[in-house]
Amino acid sequence: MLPSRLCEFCRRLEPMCPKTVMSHLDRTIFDEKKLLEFAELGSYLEYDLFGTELLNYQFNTSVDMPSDNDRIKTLRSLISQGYEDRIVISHDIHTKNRLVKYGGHGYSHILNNIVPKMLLRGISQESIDKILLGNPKRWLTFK
Ligand SMILES: CC[C@H](C)[C@H](NC(C)=O)C(=O)O
Repeated sequence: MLPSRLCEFCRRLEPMCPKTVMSHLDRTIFDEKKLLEFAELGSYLEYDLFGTELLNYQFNTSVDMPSDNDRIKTLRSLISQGYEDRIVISHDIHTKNRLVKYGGHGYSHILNNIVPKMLLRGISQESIDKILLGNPKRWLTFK
């Protein structure tokens, strides 16, 4: 189901939609206009494949998996469009080769590598704190 159709469905469950998160946007919506149209629906925007840099995405060969640098550029664009309060990020470590024990970047990749690069590319510490702390806290707080 297209992300926009899914989110429209969630909108009909009104109390849910502000808590809706669309995961794997990294490998789902590439067109900036379509991404902004989706962001307008109000879902959290999850870029959860940091550290996944693939030549061939095994589940859909028509997808060219973005790099971490591509992800950072997309986040910077979403922030410039006013969506910093809706972004959440993570690693989605789904294979053991990405674990430190097996020579991978491990669960500190975002803190050790991505945050410094975000700052280098002009994303403010305030925005980063929202993305890493404030947004997940708000999203995961159920009253
Ligand atoms: C490279 C696959 C992605 C990590 C992701 N898989 C899971 C299990 O989350 C996907 O794109 O489906």
